[in-house]
Amino acid sequence: MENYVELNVRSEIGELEGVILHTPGSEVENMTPENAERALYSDILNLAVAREEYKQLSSVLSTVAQTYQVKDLLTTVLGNEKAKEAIVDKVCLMEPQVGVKGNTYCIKDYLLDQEPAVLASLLIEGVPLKADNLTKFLSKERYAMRPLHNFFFTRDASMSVVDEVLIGKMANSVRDRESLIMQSIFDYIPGFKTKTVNPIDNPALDSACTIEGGDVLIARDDILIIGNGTRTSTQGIDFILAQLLTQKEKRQRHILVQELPSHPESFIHLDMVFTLLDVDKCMVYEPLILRPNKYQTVHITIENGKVLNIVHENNLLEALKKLGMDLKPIYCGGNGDPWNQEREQWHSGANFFAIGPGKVLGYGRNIHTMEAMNKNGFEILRAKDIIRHKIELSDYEKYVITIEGSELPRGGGGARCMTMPVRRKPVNW
Ligand SMILES: NC(=[NH2+])NCCC[C@H](N)C(=O)O
Repeated sequence: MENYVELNVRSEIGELEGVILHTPGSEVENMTPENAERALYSDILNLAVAREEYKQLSSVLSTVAQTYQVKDLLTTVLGNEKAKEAIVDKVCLMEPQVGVKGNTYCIKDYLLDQEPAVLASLLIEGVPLKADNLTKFLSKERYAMRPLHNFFFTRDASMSVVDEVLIGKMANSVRDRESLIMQSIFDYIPGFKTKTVNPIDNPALDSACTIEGGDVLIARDDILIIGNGTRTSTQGIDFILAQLLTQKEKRQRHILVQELPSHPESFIHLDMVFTLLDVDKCMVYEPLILRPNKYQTVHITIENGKVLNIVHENNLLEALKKLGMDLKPIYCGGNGDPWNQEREQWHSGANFFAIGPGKVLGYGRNIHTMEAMNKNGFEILRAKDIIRHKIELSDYEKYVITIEGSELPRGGGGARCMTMPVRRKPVNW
């Protein structure tokens, strides 16, 4: 990494300066329909197509900001012998089979023997099982150390909150190694000027504490909006609350909590039903965010290191308005047919990633959502046309850059899920 990057993310929409990505590799294909669910996918993926689609996202992002690839960063980290040993030791603690001395070989020794770049790939793509005893020979498992199928969703295992990085406490152990890798990147690469906060370092941690980045939105530097559902527990949100309290800031700060349904799996994170698009606009899955329903919205106010009060709110938009953020909602799937809303929410239609105020990326396949965006003043621009220089972004003020997504959404997420911003410019509110 040539330059220093001082971590700074104080909004969802400030002009993007730096973002961490992971281009999907063999890990997204190495599963069967039978174990796709365990891998947290809704279907199996075709890697070649997924990579083409992904390239649209990464190419556009690299024209507007500095992009970093997890594998490159991890390779740099592993070049440090101490870091390499510490990481492999931690993997053994998390996944004990890695440290077991088998009859012919031990994965840990094998890992430690590898060059940094090879080891980085193995840590992401997994280590195949070698049948050196009867149990392994008869086992249906193909991997001794499983691939990280979900790592291209770099949003979830770590999150930039102002100038610190909160490490995800994943709800499913299949994603734990992602958190370990992300923490090592921020801890060992001196170019990243930041501090990591990992819930597991707290000895008194409630075992029910889980936090994933898809649930944590920074509306303004004094307002966090956090989803509470299958991935982020109330205990996880209380951990974030406790962190904010220790900062003892004099000004008021707010956490708005939105409860989420547990089914279907497209509701896993808040960013699948609510994302910020501009200083005055947001994307909503209207049935959950605006219509009266049993999913609660709670507002926690903090001041001077204390919880001032905790109250129910009617919905997120009303709560934000009281805090001076008056956002016009644009509906995922459009304003008409609930089936269109459900279909497009399922394919990550609400999951937008902002590269600046009023400048966002999303899947072009969600045509009713795109129509709604267009009616609200967003020009619809195809990523392909930008990459081929058929159009210039600087000619437009408000836009959605559409990426093709037939394979990527089967992994269960969209543009916001696939991006982990590390630096954004301040917003002119
Ligand atoms: N920020 C997001 N919505 N991420 C989506 C992650 C999807 C991934 N298959 C999982 O279940 O973990």
